[in-house]
Amino acid sequence: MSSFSGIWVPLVTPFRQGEIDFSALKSLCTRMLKRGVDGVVVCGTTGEAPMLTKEEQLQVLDAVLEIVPGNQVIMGLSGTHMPVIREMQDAISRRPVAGFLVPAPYYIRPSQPALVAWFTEIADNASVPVMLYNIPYRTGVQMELDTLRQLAKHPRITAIKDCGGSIDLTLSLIADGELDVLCGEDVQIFSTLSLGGAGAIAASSHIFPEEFVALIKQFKEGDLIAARQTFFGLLPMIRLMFSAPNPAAIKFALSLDGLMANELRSPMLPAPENVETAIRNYLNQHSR
Ligand SMILES: O=C(O)C1=N[C@H](C(=O)O)C[C@H](O)C1
Repeated sequence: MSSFSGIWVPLVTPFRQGEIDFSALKSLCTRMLKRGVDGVVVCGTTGEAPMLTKEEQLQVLDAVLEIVPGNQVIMGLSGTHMPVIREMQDAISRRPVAGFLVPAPYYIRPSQPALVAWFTEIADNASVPVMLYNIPYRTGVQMELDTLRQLAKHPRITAIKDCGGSIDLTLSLIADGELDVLCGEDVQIFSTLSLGGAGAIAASSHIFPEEFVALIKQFKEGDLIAARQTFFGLLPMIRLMFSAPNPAAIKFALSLDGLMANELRSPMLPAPENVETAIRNYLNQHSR
């Protein structure tokens, strides 16, 4: 069973005049690979997955797979209706992906046993590893430690994208050693890696990806002082990238480099002008 580690970029989905800009998407993939990231996540939160039809999600995946080897691609699998999830899972399984990233069903706020049943059904149907996506502030439901421990016993559930915001939960999971723990909350990347986390899925790694890659290397080499310096160097940029609802700030920053249009799908809006000004000023002073 493969394991997940290092820096994985949850790709934005570029749009132009309302349509997916596949050419911009492929160029972005090439750029991220050249800069040394370990892999990409397709149709995560940052990819505006809820604003894509299922057919569009598969088209995005196919475009990414033209550039990125399948063992470096994790596909987001989200929803609230199991038959639709299963259909999508079967369609994705016909492609060579490394794993599924699966959040709890949002809006419904199921019980903890219901979450165990939900993820178990998805994992039973999975031909590749499942990464749990614990993001209670988006789904409305916290995945508790006991629930995660129960799910970790499933042979197909091998990793977690941890956005739970609880240091206690994070360190318990790392100490258990049953799941690869990837930080999903960009400002917590240094603390998660310090505790022994396997890596990060960080939207802000679209910007200066090589610095995030360097951070992982410094941790691997045990150079905590250099890692701390790299992290504090990245911190103002990370904060800027989350100063508007994600991925508005990231798309604006990428548009400044001419990589895509600054376009999001409703109900998302471009970042407000003061955020865009702050990003422009910051990147003018810190471009690499
Ligand atoms: O798309 C993702 O995966 C990520 N989503 C988080 C969010 O905005 O909820 C942020 C994280 O950097 C990656």
